[in-house]
Amino acid sequence: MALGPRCGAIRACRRVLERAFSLRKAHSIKDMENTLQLVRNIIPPLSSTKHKGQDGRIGVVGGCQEYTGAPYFAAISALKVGADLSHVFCASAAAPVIKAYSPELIVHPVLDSPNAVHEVEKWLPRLHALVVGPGLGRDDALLRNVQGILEVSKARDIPVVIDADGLWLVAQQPALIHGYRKAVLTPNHVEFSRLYDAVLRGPMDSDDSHGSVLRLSQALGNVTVVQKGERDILSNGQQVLVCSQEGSSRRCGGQGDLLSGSLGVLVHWALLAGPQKTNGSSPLLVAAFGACSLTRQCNHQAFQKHGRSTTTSDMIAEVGAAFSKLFET
Ligand SMILES: NC(=O)C1=CN([C@@H]2O[C@H](COP(=O)(O)OP(=O)(O)OC[C@H]3O[C@@H](n4cnc5c(N)ncnc54)[C@H](O)[C@@H]3O)[C@@H](O)[C@H]2O)[C@@H](O)CC1
Ligand SMILES: Nc1ncnc2c1ncn2[C@@H]1O[C@H](COP(=O)(O)OP(=O)(O)OP(=O)(O)O)[C@@H](O)[C@H]1O
Ligand SMILES: [Mg+2]
Repeated sequence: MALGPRCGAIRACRRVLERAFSLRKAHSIKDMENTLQLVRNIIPPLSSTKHKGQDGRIGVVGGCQEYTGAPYFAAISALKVGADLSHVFCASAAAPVIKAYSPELIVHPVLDSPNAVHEVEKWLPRLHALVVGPGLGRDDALLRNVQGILEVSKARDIPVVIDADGLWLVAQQPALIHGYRKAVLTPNHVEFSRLYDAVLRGPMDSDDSHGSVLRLSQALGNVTVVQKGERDILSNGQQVLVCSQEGSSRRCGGQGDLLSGSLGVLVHWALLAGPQKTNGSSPLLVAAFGACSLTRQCNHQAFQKHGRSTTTSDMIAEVGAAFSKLFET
């Protein structure tokens, strides 16, 4: 008898919570849809009057003896998203392997040469964006060259996406990208903690991921940070966006490389389009949201076909269809 009113109160309480939850979910779906619309605004139209190269010439800096898959995934993803030309600047041992994966990529075996910085710099006037880090490894000599490449890229105002071992370098030397407004960092969970520790000199608050991403971006002088995970959290130190596009539970290696390669192209498109097309939002944040949504949608589609055997190559095969579904509706 005594349980009756209490059960009623519990049920009422549950209804309030469920309503609050579904309102929050509806709100976040609406936010996601609004941001996807901004991504659609930055995509350049296909046109018969354009020449080769106009829709993007992207460079990937990475690839060493151990890792050849990561730079390949990043560079081929840039092409599949819509760049016209995709270059890889890698260590000499990685070059024949990457060339053999794909005739579409232009591969420069220069990263371990004594003139590496100059060899890359001479291509910079012809590139719209660099993706630095996939499969780079942590060899000191290579990292010193990449430091030089970042410095000359900044001097030329080239947008840079920094991922994987490029983030290792930034954690050692945050000053390298501090305050560079054309940089986007794409750390996974472990890379984010490492960067946070190095820059804010203390562990992050794992109960406040929004605050942690916002603080890291601010501490790095408002560079854009994309924390990848179950939900991707993006910030430029002023705004925080969340991407929870449905993916799958399959976590094969290489998905982050697809993201950073796609982002290289989208960053170029977003900066070309400018803030009027992004409704005042930061073009880099909009580009990052686009790359996160696309990667997760590729994962979702590939998983529906291949289930547990899904690999990053299966996801790359979905880029065209995923792009159309999200951005060409
Ligand atoms: N096929 C390839 O050539 C690939 C090469 N890769 C390269 O491998 C190098 C090292 O990259 P890693 O990502 O392994 O970086 P780290 O060497 O910093 O290792 C991170 C470790 O943390 C673990 N981890 C990842 N997410 C986690 C989470 N949410 N919670 C707890 N642990 C987590 C991973 O299993 C990994 O062992 C980079 O150069 C990267 O580009 C990767 O991109 C994967 C594919
Ligand atoms: N738990 C998760 N649920 C759904 N999607 C996830 C989850 N974790 C990561 N992702 C998505 O997978 C993609 C790659 O993120 P991940 O954390 O695997 O990067 P990474 O470790 O750098 O990958 P890589 O193996 O290429 O180095 C991102 O688009 C991210 O949104
Ligand atoms: Mg990675």
